Amino acid sequence: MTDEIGTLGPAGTYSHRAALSLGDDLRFYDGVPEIADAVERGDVNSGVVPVENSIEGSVNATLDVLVEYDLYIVGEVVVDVEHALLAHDDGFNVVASHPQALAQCRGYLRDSYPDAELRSVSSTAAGVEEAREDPAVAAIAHPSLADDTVRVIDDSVQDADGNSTRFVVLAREPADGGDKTSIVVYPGGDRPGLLYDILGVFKERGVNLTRIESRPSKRELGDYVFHIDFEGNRTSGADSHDEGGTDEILDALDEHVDWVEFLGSYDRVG
Ligand SMILES: O=C(O)C(=O)C[C@]1(C(=O)O)C=C[C@@H](O)C=C1
Repeated sequence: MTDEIGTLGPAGTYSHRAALSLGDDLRFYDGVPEIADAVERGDVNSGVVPVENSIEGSVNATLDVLVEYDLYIVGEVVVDVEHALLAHDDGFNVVASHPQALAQCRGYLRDSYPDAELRSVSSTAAGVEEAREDPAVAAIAHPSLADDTVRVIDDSVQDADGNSTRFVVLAREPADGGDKTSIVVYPGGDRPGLLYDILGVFKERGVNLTRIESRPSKRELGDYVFHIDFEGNRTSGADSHDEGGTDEILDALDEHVDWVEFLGSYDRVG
């Protein structure tokens, strides 16, 4: 069985940096669905994908993969994101990067390069590859990608300090447990008090939610799934759960919604 870890390439992406906290036997892919496919097929043992950024919020491709694939979250990694503007020199008129990175630097780009064309590419490191080949292109990426061809034109170009991205580790089987649990619930329609009922399940048990995020269900406008992260785990139950742990929470939620999907209980790694 392979021990390889799939992540977003080419070398030098923030996903690469996140994956290195798990191991160095890595295989690179062009996007989040491609990584999920590789984990599902067994081409790699696990996959490291971005899920949330402190400036720009959710990585929707990952939220969708969590619903659409039969995979589990077995760990999470948080990486500091410090972007630089890299180019041959200042004679560029295009800035290429991953759309999340462009969005994290939106204010900087508008103020400093209002006329530059913003080009979305598959990753920050893919943007640097374009910049190396074409002096008309600059990239937003980690400064360590500077070399003899592209240099750092400006550093720390993200719009807020403390920029960081949370990544999750995907695998075919769930982990044994961990401090945190992720689930997805699909209410299957709208009614007064629906969200109140869902949140009440956690409040009644004194369980702390760390995140709740809605995504379109893709069935019709205004129909959503909710991604929920909370403290506690499935196997041991959390100390704060008087009523017997996560399984009991899932059962209680089931009474209010169409379906609940367990995505995994896991710890932070690295
Ligand atoms: O393009 C990269 O370097 C990535 O690893 C992707 C990604 C993302 O999708 O959020 C990861 C971290 C940063 O937030 C910017 C981009």
